[in-house]
Amino acid sequence: MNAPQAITVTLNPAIDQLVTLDALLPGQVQRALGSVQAPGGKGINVAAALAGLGVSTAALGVLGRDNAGMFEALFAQRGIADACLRVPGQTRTNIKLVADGGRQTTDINLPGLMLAEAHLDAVMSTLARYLRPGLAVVLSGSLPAGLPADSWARLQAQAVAAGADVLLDTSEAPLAAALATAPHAAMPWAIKPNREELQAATGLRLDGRDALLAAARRLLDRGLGLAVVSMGEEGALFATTQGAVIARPPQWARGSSVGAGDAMVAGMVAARLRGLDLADTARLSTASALAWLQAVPAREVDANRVQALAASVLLEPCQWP
Ligand SMILES: O=P(O)(O)OC[C@H]1O[C@](O)(CO)[C@@H](O)[C@@H]1O
Repeated sequence: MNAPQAITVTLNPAIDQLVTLDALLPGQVQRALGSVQAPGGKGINVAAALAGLGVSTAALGVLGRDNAGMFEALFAQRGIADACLRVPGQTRTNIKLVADGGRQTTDINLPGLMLAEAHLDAVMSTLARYLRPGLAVVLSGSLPAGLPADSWARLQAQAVAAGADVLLDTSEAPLAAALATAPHAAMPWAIKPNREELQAATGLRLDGRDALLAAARRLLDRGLGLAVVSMGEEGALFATTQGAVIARPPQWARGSSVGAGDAMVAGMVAARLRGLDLADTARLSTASALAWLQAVPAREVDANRVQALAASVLLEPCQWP
């Protein structure tokens, strides 16, 4: 493969076990209607969606050697360059309980492999081989046990210093560390938290739309290029220093929602690589998430389908408070 346009980094990948139930009844013995497994973890899903959008992509991360086959099959099938390290043991299996005809998904995400700083160093060395100005670098997901909370912040600093465009999609302390400590020049290009994640990372109460816009504006003033805040069925806020819009799909698809946010991240990256403006970025990203949902359980997006859906995405302009 020639130099990829994007690289995704997944420090805590997962095999997703989707268990379908009629209804979720906590505390009761239940029989599942069915169960399927798929390779996942945030950056892995982003790589799968980017491949569908026609973006050449490498997947970097840390896989347990004992069950790496499912990931290797995905990479081979989708033409994703495999840059993942292999370590002894098994990649975690996350349980997704899909109930009520797909209207409700309960995620039980396990801690993952126990890693050490040496693993982070190895990831940084591999990333260094790919880094170049304009490369899209997606840093995505939780941190496995054993890695410090500033792991994403360190990778972000490394990639930004090389002139890459960093999209950071994480939560809690790792998000706070990457945003709070980054000087203007080391801020990521983009983030995609949900309202609660942004609230936790900034320490601000983000009850209404104005509060959300003000929080996004503060980050943009500190050097962030694009703030996307997902708001579930209300859509997503897309904000740059040029303006802000709320994007909503014309209708939602039924079925498991697992990975739809990752497909939205892939849309943000594809839009960046195509040089799209705010409105078209919001359309493409929302359409990518919707295409992923419509393709469940295939875990893919089809570029033609995304293009068709993008035209039907509803945009509502927002005024800065
Ligand atoms: O890294 P986290 O936050 O535990 O999330 C991992 C989960 O998120 C997903 O990537 C969906 O966004 C799943 O494939 C995976 O199980």
